[in-house]
Amino acid sequence: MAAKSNGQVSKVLDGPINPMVTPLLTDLYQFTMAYAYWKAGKHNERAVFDLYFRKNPFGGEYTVFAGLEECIKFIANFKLAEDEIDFVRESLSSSCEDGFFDYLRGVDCSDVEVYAVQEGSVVFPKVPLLRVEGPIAVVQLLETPFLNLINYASLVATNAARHRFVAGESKMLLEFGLRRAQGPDGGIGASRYCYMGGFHATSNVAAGKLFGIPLRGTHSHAFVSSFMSPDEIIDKSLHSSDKRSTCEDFVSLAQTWLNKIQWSNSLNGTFGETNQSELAAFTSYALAFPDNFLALVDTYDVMRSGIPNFCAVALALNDLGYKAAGIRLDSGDLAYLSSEARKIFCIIEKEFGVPGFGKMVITASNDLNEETLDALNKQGHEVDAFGIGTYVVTCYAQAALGCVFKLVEINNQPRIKLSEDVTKVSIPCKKRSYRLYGKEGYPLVDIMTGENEPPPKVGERILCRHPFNESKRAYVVPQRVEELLKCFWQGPGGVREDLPPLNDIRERCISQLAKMRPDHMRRLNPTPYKVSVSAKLYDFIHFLWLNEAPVGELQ
Ligand SMILES: Nc1ncnc2c1ncn2[C@@H]1O[C@H](COP(=O)(O)OP(=O)(O)OP(=O)(O)O)[C@@H](O)[C@H]1O
Ligand SMILES: O=P(O)(O)OC[C@H]1O[C@H](OP(=O)(O)OP(=O)(O)O)[C@H](O)[C@@H]1O
Ligand SMILES: O=C(O)c1cccnc1
Ligand SMILES: [Mg+2]
Repeated sequence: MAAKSNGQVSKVLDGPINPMVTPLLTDLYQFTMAYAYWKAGKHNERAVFDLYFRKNPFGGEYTVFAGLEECIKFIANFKLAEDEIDFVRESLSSSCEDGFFDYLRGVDCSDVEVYAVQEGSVVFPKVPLLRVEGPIAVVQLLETPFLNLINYASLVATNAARHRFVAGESKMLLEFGLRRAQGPDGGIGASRYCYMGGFHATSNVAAGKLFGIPLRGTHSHAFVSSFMSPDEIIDKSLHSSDKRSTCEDFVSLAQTWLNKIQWSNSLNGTFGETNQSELAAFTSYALAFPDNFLALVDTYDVMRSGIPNFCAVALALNDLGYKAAGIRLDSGDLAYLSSEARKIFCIIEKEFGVPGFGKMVITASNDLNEETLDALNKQGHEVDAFGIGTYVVTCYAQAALGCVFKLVEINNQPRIKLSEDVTKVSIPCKKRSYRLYGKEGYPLVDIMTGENEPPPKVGERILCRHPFNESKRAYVVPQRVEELLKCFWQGPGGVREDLPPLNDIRERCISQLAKMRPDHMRRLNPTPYKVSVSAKLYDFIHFLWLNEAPVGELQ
C-alpha cells in the first residue's frame, strides 16, 4: 500500500497489461552500459532523464500524451527473474564479473522517481512528458521500454484525435483496425489509444474485455453473399417487440414491403427488381437481431438493391414494433451514396408514416483517413458514423513520434547534448514546467524553469524565451498557471497521483483539445504553440552550451 496525496492509501499496482513488457524488453546496450557503470562504481549516481519529442506528428501542432499507465505499472513491478539474469549473463561478455549479476538480482525501482504529465493531456515538443530520476544504471534500463510504451501510444492517440477533429464532434467514430494492425499488440494498443484519443467504440472484442471500451460492429460482405435465395430461410417467424403477437412469415412480410416500395407514389418507380439473395441475407439478419438490425448495402448495387432491400426489411420490422439501426456503405462515392440514401429514408418516413425513419444511422467505411473525411465534409454528406481501420491504427501518415530520453543532470550537475542541428540540442537541468493561460482561457505558452526557480504567478508578468533563438521572447501575464509534471512514482510507499480510469483519461483528452485555440488545431498551416524557458534557464543553457562546445581552430 502507498500513501496518496489526499492522505488515503493507494493500491499496490498490477503489472503492465501486456505480459511482454518485462525488464528484458530493452536494448542490449542498456545492459552493457549498466555493467560499465557498475564496473566504474558509478551505477548508483543519481541521474535525471527527460522523455520528450521534438516535433508534432502528422504535420500538426499538437500531440496527445498516452502510455503513462503502462510505464508506471511496469516500474512498480520491475524485478529481474533468475532466468532473465541468466540470459543477460549469457548475452554479455564472458569477462563480466559475477558481482554485477548479484547487483542485478537486487535491482528494482524503489529508488526511482517519475514525474509526468497526466495521460491524455495535450503536449508539445521539447517539454518533458516524463522526468525520471534515480540510480543511473537503473534509469538507463528504463529508457527503451518507456519509449516503446509511449511512442506508439501517443502517436495513435494523436492520430485518433486528428480524425475526430476532422470528422466533427457529432459523428460517431468506430475503430475497425484489428485486422490491419501491426500484430496483436498493435491491434490491442490501437483500440485502447484510439478510444483515448476520442473514438467512440471498437470492433476489437479483446480490447472491449480488457479495457471496457464499447464494442460495435455491423456485418461483412461474406454474410450477404453467403445467401442464395429467400427459400433458404427455414424459421420465418418473428415475435413482435412487445411479445404479444407473432408474424409467422417475416420473409413474406419483407417481400410485401419491397413491393410497396417499388410501387410507391413518391418514389416514382425509383426501384425495380432487387437482388433476392441480398434480401434473404438482410431478412435473415433481421430475424437474428430484430432489435438491432443493420445492413451492409453495397454488395451488389447500393441504390438499386441494397437500399430498397434494407428499407423493405426495416419497414417489416417496424410493423412488429422494432426500430432498425441503419446501414453501412463500404465502397463507392460515400458523399453521394449517403446523401441519396438519406433522401430515400426521408421519403419513406413521409410516405409510410414511420417517425424517425429519415434519421436512420448511416455508417461509412473503406480506406477512410483525414483527407477523405475532409473531402466528404467539403462535398456534403449524410454519414453519421465512420468505421476507420488501416489509416488510424497503422498511423499510415507518420511511422513514429520520435520521443527521446536524454540525460539532463547527474549528481546535481546539469548535462547537455549538443548537435549541429539546433532542434536536437537537449535542454539541461532538472526542470519544472508550467502551462500559462491567457485572458481568453486558452493555453498561451508552456514554460520550463530550473527546479528551484519560483513558479510563475497568476497576474505577474514573466519573460518567456525561446530556448535557442535569442530574438524570440515574449512577456506573459498568466491568468492561470498549471504545473505540468506531477509525481506518479517515488517508490512503492511514496505519495503519488492516482492512475485514472481509461474513460477519465479520454475525457481529459477531449476537453483539453476542445480548449485549444482554434488556429493551433486547424489542418492547414496551423500556428505553432509556443514552448519556452525562463530567462534564468535560457542563460544557463547558453552558458553550458559554450562551456561544452570545443572551440575550433582555423589553419
Ligand atoms: N466522395 C468522396 N470523396 C473523396 N473520397 C471518397 C469519396 N467517397 C469515397 N472516397 C474514398 O475513395 C476511395 C475509393 O476506393 P476504391 O477506389 O478502392 O473504390 P471502392 O469504392 O472501394 O470500389 P470497389 O467497389 O472496388 O470496392 C476510398 O479511399 C474512399 O474512402
Ligand atoms: O478500410 P479500413 O479503414 O481498413 O477499415 C476496415 C475495413 O475492413 C473491412 O474490409 P475487409 O477486410 O472486409 O476488406 P475490403 O478492403 O475488401 O473491404 C471493412 O469493410 C472496411 O472496409
Ligand atoms: O463491424 C464491422 O462493420 C467491421 C469490423 C471490422 C472491420 N470492418 C468492418
Ligand atoms: Mg474495405
